[in-house]
Amino acid sequence: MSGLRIDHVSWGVGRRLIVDGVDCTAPAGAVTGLCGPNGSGKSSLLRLVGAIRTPAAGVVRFGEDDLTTMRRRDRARTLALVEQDAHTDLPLLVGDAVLLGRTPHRAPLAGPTDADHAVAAAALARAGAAGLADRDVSTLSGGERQRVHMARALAQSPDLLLLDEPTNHLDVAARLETMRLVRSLAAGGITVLAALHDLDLAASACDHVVMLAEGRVVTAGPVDEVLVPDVVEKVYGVRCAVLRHPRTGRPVLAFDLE
Ligand SMILES: Nc1ncnc2c1ncn2[C@@H]1O[C@H](COP(=O)(O)OP(=O)(O)OP(=O)(O)O)[C@@H](O)[C@H]1O
Repeated sequence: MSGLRIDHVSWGVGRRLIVDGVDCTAPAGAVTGLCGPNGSGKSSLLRLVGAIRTPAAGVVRFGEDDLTTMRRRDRARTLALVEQDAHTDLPLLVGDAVLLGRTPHRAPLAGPTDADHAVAAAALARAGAAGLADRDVSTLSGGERQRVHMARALAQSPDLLLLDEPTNHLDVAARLETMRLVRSLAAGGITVLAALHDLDLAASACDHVVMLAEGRVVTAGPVDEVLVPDVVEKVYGVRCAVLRHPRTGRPVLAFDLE
């Protein structure tokens, strides 16, 4: 099991620094939530970790490996990134889209094996999308598409799972189901870093939270230490009380409209 370490990573556009000297970790086998207001740099940071963007400064390490300089194929076996609202207009069956997740595990130009088909089918089932295998991806609803993207990521068999708003389009039951899946993946040894808008969901599902504002880490650590009224007020400018869930004992944020 390896943990993720983001060391002094910066990235910008023109003269604007969008990710500004970010230092944080996502421990192995845990769910780390990446929180912060709109435009605070969550997606940009995930794309830097996923090597879709190259940091202007800093290093992203997974275990001993530098993800930025790792060979593309090795990286695709190591990490999977599920982006926000990723979609395609190309005609593509769900089953084939999920099979694409197996590409880095096959010899170049080799077709999918029976084992690849079995992994893809298991990934679809685990993501709650087994019934969608024969559908065209472009015809799916937002929530269905989100499940398929999760299935494709699972088919990749990653050690590091990067999720950008994985519950965006989901109803409450599906949201909880997704976070339950994410927690069970972490319990199985996968390192998870997930951008989450919903602080209550982060409170109930994350072990650790990194709180970003304006491209910088405001605070990071165990969920109980980060999702506290002072931090929420400082970062979002809203007041809340932190209660305890009567059964789980986990924090529950009660926002103050007054
Ligand atoms: N390629 C780009 N060119 C110019 N500005 C960009 C680019 N990518 C991101 N930004 C800007 O950087 C800031 C951070 O964007 P980012 O998408 O990382 O934030 P976020 O925290 O994920 O936001 P949200 O919660 O709204 O999804 C935003 O102001 C965005 O407009």
